[in-house]
Amino acid sequence: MSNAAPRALERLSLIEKASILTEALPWLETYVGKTVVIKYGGNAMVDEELKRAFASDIVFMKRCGVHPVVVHGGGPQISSMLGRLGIASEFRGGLRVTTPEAMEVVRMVLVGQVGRDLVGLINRHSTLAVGLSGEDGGLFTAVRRGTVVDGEEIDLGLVGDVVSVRTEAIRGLIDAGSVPVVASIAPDADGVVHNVNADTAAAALAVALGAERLVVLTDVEGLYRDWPSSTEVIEELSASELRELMPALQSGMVPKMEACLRAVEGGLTRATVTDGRVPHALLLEIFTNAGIGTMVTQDGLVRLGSRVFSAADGIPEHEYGNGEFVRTEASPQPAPHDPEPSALDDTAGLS
Ligand SMILES: Nc1ncnc2c1ncn2[C@@H]1O[C@H](COP(=O)(O)OP(=O)(O)O)[C@@H](O)[C@H]1O
Ligand SMILES: CC(=O)N[C@@H](CCC(=O)OP(=O)(O)O)C(=O)O
Repeated sequence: MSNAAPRALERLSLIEKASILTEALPWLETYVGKTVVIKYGGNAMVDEELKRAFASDIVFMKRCGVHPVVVHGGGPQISSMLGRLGIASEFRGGLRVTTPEAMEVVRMVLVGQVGRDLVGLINRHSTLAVGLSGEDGGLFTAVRRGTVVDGEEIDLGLVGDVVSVRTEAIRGLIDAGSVPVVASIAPDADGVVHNVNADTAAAALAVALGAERLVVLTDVEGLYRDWPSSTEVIEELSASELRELMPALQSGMVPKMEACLRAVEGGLTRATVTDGRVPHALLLEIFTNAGIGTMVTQDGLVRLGSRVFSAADGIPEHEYGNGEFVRTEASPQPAPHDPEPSALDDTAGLS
């Protein structure tokens, strides 16, 4: 029997592999040396296999010269511990009403359990990850916040919003070659620790760092239109379109989309909500053309057309749409966004 057919198949698969690698090149050029803030959601982190894939993606990015900064959630893990301790908890507008008793549990679970696990997983590949919370190195300062549900102002207890970020606490780690893994709790000006939603914390950090991207990994495909009656994913929307949609959003999507809006209003060109249940969703999002999830873009930007890239020997020439954005002449300028570390103050006020 001839060996020609298997050899042809093998060759095809090699060409496919090479094509995947070459597809990554324009993206590598875009992101090398840049900071990417990744929010890793509690509901996407309950599967051990997925967590391992996520950890290896972070190491991959770092080894490619990108600077990932992880902000992790832990909502389901906090709820489970509160349940075990017999402490009641409820969510209003996607945020946990947090009593002083619950706050002790939030701090213990996020810092002592979820953050530790993630640091351990990343460090299986290397010794790159360093865990910290908003209390460390003066990273975050919070103010107490409430929320409005059905027109009613709700007191959420010890829930905070980040109003200032001491970016040096993160820059020092990046400069030392580490991956910061951040737990979303933060002291207020009097040192009282508050529970900050992790999406909110990730957006505040991305803006303060002048990050290139904010990627939010969660347990759904993206933002569904008319949820829960339909599962049609909104693939792309501008800041203005999202602002209009905000009052209709519910539960966990409220802080998530608020965070994306805050990121693009704060100077990032785009923020993405991506399905963290897809293995290696982060690599797909950063290094390939596979647009999965929902992308929120800054107002006034249009896609730069596709980009022609010549691949190596024997592989056909491909066209790559690298998804960069350019500003149109007529479009308004966004909020200033200075990616140069030297140009950033120690403390970036966000209020
Ligand atoms: N329009 C919507 N599209 C998608 N999910 C929605 C929508 N509205 C509410 N949700 C809910 O929000 C959840 C995601 O938020 P959350 O559970 O807080 O995620 P995470 O733990 O990743 O932060 C989804 O699992 C879904 O139940
Ligand atoms: C104020 C508030 O709601 N804080 C969140 C913090 C953790 C979090 O955001 O976790 P996920 O990303 O997994 O949802 C909470 O207590 O659940």
